[in-house]
Amino acid sequence: NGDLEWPKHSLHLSLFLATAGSSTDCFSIPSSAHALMGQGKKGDSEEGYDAAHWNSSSQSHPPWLRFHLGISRWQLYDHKDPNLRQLEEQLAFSRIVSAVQKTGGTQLKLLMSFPNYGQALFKPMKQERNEETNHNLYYFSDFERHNAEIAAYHLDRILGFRRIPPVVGRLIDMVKEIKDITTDRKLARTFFTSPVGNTCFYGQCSYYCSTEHAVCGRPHVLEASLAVMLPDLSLAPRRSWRSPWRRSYSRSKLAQWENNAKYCESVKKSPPYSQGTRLVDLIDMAILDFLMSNMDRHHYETFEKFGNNTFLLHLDNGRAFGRHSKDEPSILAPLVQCCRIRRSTLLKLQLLALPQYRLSDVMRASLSRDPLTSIAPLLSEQHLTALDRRLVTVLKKLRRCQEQYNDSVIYNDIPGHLNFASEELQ
Ligand SMILES: Nc1ncnc2c1ncn2[C@@H]1O[C@H](COP(=O)(O)OP(=O)(O)OP(=O)(O)O)[C@@H](O)[C@H]1O
Ligand SMILES: [Mn+2]
Repeated sequence: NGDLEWPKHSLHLSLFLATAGSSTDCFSIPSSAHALMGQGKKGDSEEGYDAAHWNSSSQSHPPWLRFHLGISRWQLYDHKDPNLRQLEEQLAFSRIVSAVQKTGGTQLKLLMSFPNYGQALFKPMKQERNEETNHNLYYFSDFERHNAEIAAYHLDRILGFRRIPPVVGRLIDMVKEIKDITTDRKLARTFFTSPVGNTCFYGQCSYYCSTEHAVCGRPHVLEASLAVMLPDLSLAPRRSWRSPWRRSYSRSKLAQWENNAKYCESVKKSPPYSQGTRLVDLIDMAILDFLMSNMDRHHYETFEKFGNNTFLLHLDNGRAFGRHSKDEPSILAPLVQCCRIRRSTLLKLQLLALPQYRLSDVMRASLSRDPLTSIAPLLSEQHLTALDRRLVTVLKKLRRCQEQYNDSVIYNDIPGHLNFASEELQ
């Protein structure tokens, strides 16, 4: 892949990766590789890791490093990035040399490392694919689903956002790939054998980390999702933003936006939503979340270096795809209340509503390249059908917006774009 040159553009992350590694333009690999390993690495031995022999030529860079260097102000990876497939393969098949619990967040997660110093965030399977979240369970006590993390990555890419770090599914040998190699004593101590002889563990976390909620293998093989880790926070600090349309996370309270139809007026006037693409980006996120029925978008993150003028990271999608039989219209509140959408998003949605590019078909095809598909489809047909149904709802809401506000609905992010008849929401 000779086309993967060192990004020279100042908007690229490579610039601060470079300055973090050395004082010259090309950063010296070994020192920065160590810096990139971050906190999860402390206390581990070097055993099992490859000798780092990368030099400043991008040819020798491992896929995870190419991914880090390719992150730009507007997206995590390029539309035609040839590295994506290699990155997915590394996540799916590379040997796991370390597995420790990842702190932060409320549910059990592991940080896994590969011989080439790449790292991934592991989330275990907790629910069967065709199981629906219990209707009496509040969104904030729902489980996280490994297949939701995987499907969310595919959906985000199909929608053209590229704001979710690549995720793949993988069968993990809980004994050989976690218990036997972990240096995390607290994690190791939670392993046990279930009454039917399956290997289980529950880890330490603030939610669902108990014998009753243990994660069990069959007998020691476990399905999981592995998401590529973003550059370490010490090299690429991120800012976490509270969503203006955040839910109350309470059984009794409503959030402001739930009973104030004019809520968007005030959001529109307040920075950073009053400028640039922040508001339409938030609406993109609401559309993504409505399609996959994710009610758990309390925060989003951005890379600090890019300031306010940048894309929004859609991390933590484990609570999506919980119910296929029900849609949750309130997730679309940002779109319905603001009546605004990026032209590029609208065009994509319209394309995916056509029979020949039907969203469910594109998703099914895309998900079929994930290794776990050989066990069972990552999304049941019912979930795929729900995607098409919800897409129709989004387009209907947009039509209503256009009836009310005409031209002010579309935010033109495609300069020079002509108004073709096909684009109108008739
Ligand atoms: N791919 C990634 N690379 C680096 N950091 C990540 C990645 N995905 C998530 N994180 C970070 O890890 C933290 C926890 O992840 P996540 O939100 O998925 O877990 P959680 O247990 O659901 O958290 P919470 O309970 O706060 O919602 C997040 O704050 C996020 O910043
Ligand atoms: Mn979460």
